[in-house]
Amino acid sequence: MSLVLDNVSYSYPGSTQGLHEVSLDVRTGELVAVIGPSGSGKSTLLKLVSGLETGHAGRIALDGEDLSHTPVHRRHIGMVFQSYALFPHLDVLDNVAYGLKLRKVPAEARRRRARELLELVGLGEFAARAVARLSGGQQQRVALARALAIDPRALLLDEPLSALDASVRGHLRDQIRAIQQRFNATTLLVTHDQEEALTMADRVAVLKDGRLLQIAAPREIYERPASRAVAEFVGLSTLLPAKVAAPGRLDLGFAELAAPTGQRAAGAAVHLLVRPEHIRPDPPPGSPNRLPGRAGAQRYLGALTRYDFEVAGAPRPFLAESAAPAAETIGIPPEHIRLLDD
Ligand SMILES: Nc1ncnc2c1ncn2[C@@H]1O[C@H](COP(=O)(O)OP(=O)(O)OP(=O)(O)O)[C@@H](O)[C@H]1O
Repeated sequence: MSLVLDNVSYSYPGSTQGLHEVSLDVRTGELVAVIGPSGSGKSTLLKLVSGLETGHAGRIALDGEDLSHTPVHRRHIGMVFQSYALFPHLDVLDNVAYGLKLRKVPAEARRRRARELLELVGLGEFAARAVARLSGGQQQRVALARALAIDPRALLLDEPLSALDASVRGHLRDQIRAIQQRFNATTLLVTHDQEEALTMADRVAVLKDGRLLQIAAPREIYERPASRAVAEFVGLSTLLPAKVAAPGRLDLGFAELAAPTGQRAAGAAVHLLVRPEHIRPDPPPGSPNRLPGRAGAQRYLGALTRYDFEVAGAPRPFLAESAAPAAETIGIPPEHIRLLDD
């Protein structure tokens, strides 16, 4: 089942906020994570696909079928929300079987199916338990089992892990991904957690102000962001304004660096992007792009120390990460410099 959004726009009544001309596709069995700042339109996107919000322009289609006039319950889409939204008066098994009951599946068949799914999410022995007596992580696994029980045409996950402790989150992230792949479920995941998006998704879609800025594989988004907005939103970096001085040379005002300038003409205005893990502390003499300065604020992270490295004249410090902070110089390998056109 593929999910296609073609030029989808939506404004909330009496407002200009919403979504603007968003086109994206989720291929069969693919997990696309949707990230973006608060208010960028992530939830709006899911609400339109689920049918909880209606009246969009453009086309939303599941396997070629336009969903515009299909009510929520006929879309046959599985949903998992941040708040578990389980039925407190039903036990675990009946929660999972709920959607099947609505679809008039006979009692024995729906219990069998619900048991199968509970086994799959590792909660087989909890079938008769009241949902209130489960942990947050267990409740979220029940919610996932319930969403999958109906054999959904697509799966929508709205911040499914954000109410959970960090210790549970990492494990459940792997579990949800494994189950999603096993079901070959076509999935949209909304999250504000970049790490969750980068680790779980086949592709990541970045939204801002209701517009889609980029959709690409996690590595592509991180290593080759299409714009400054994407670079600023995904991962940590140093971004500095610069001008192309000559082919292969970049003028930062306070220093000149060797950089892959490509076809850009001398004088072209760009931003330099470098990720903290690529900055070398105290590189050997003769290595390219050495900058003298001093380490400022430091944050000890266990295996690494993240620190600001201050270079005279630079509008802001370089953010670097290494086993120990640089004492006197940093090196910026030209192959790790990315240029973003202004
Ligand atoms: N019911 C509503 N009526 C009017 N405007 C709304 C409504 N719901 C959301 N908006 C506006 O639409 C825009 C997109 O909101 P949306 O909830 O989709 O953002 P989001 O990316 O999910 O944000 P968050 O990460 O904070 O949940 C925001 O500017 C928001 O203020």
